[in-house]
Amino acid sequence: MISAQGIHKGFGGTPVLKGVSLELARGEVVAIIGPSGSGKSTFLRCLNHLETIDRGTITIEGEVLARSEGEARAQYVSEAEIRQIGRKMGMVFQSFNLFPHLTVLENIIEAPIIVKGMKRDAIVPKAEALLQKVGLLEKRDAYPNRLSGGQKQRVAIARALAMDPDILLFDEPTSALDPELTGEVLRTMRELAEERMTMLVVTHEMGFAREVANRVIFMDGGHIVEQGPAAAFFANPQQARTRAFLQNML
Ligand SMILES: Nc1ncnc2c1ncn2[C@@H]1O[C@H](COP(=O)(O)OP(=O)(O)OP(=O)(O)O)[C@@H](O)[C@H]1O
Repeated sequence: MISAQGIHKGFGGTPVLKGVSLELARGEVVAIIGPSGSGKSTFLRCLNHLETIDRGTITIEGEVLARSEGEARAQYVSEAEIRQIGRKMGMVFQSFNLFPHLTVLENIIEAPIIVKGMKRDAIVPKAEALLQKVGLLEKRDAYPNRLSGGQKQRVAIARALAMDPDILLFDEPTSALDPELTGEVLRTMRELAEERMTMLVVTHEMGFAREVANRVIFMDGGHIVEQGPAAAFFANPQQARTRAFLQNML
């Protein structure tokens, strides 16, 4: 579903991603963990074209987003193709990014109406079903400032799902939440995983990585240091750097 090969990305001459490669298959849940500043969020943002890569190749569902030959700078496809590829992916951010002036329902139906040209009559029942799924139907007409962080994040997940993405990308979805509110968001993500949603999750939640992810990737210093099936990864990390990181986190 996602293929990223040899991704390089720097900011102002400072390299942040130094040749990161990833294959993500349909129905897989992959957690990316690693120390602060290792490039996890940057990598995710490159996949979703919120950042442009310097070098490497990104293919989403068989469609090339950007490609570079040898050492040459990556070339992107046309704006129209980028938009079309972008619709295959939904993104959930650490800071929720809900529109404060729109109700919960309006937040969810906005993109399907504007981007996909869906009729209000068609999307409202779907939005209500998604709110039911994340346990927030009773908040349908509330404004975001009336919601807890966990509720905001669940609305953000419903909003991403309303666009029918093939892949959901999560950028530290529980990092901005009080500890007692992370559980409800992780529960929603676990349910999505059980429904075989393809998910790539940058997270500091080792419990989620261990219990929900099929595969764990450990990034450090702009490289993937180690990856493997979650159970084996946590039971028997191969690299000293991974062991040191996990010792700090667990
Ligand atoms: N837009 C930007 N401009 C300049 N530097 C940036 C930008 N975005 C990220 N960086 C730098 O890139 C490096 C990697 O950042 P990134 O957010 O990808 O790390 P991370 O592994 O997700 O860390 P964290 O777990 O703290 O979120 C950091 O040194 C950061 O300061």
